[in-house]
Amino acid sequence: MTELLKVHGSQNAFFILDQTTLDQPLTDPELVKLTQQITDNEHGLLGGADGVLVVNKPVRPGAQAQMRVINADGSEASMCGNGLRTVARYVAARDGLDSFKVDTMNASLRVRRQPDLASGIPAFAVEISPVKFNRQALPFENLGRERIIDEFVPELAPRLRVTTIAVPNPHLISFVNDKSELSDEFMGNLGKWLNGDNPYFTDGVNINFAKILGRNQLFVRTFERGVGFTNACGTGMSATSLAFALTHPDQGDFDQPIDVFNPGGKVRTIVHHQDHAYWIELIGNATFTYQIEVDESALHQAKVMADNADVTATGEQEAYLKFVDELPKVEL
Ligand SMILES: N[C@@H](CCC[C@H](N)C(=O)O)C(=O)O
Repeated sequence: MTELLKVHGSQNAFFILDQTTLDQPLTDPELVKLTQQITDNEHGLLGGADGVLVVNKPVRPGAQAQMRVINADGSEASMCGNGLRTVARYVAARDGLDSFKVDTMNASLRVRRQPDLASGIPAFAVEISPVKFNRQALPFENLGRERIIDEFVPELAPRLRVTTIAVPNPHLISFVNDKSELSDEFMGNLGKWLNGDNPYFTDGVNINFAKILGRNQLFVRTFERGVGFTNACGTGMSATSLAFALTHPDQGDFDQPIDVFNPGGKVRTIVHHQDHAYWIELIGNATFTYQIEVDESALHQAKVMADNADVTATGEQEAYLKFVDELPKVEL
């Protein structure tokens, strides 16, 4: 038998699969099939998820583990901020460490344990980097620009000022005032178009719309590439915090905590500019909701279901929901 975990950061839910515990690691096509099977919201395991976080042996000197991020549709993302917090907690417990580095697609990133957010809510801080603004890093094309910082881009949408940042997964950010711009219809139409056949973001892009709530306070909603609407996107909230500090210096500070509310709860970000480079610290919950025992062959066959898995609830979700319930109510 082998173990999967169902986890979340701000209710952005994933399954963690530690390939180092398997007799035979899954091949990439097997990982894609397993992810599509277990994350499906209707027919998947435990209500599905936004992706699978694959833990492997480290690939760079000085790192403790590698994290790969497979989106629900089977595409691979270069980073996942909410997911990295949960992988950090998993590796911290597995290896008895509080502070270490995790390899991601483009960089080894620092992670460290934080004081619990509240009773029963473990928390981790993770580094979000490298940060790039250039067209090739996103990538985008056919927009006649090399970077987009707080600009009207009529090809994408009327009336919206947008910023694009790769952290290193690609994010499009807009600060909106009107509630209708945060709606399923408005954001969903843009998100589906820019993540389908379109002439601008040919690899897709994560769409983050934010409302400024006050000094160092944001609400962020995200339509994710490879997923759709999500309760929260860690890299999205981090990129949005950087865009906030860059484009609204009267309200968003560097080197100060920014509270970022999201449909799944709240995180804290700190935006840094050091040695001519930007990086963001993302701090929030790392919650384990279920332990799932399953035969390794079911993973290889992409057939992990309630009737062939032994599922145990951890009880942590109750503490998390209480924390959310006690958060200040956000007026949109
Ligand atoms: N939700 C994640 C980001 C996941 C990756 C995204 N879907 C992509 O393809 O870039 C996060 O918490 O950062």
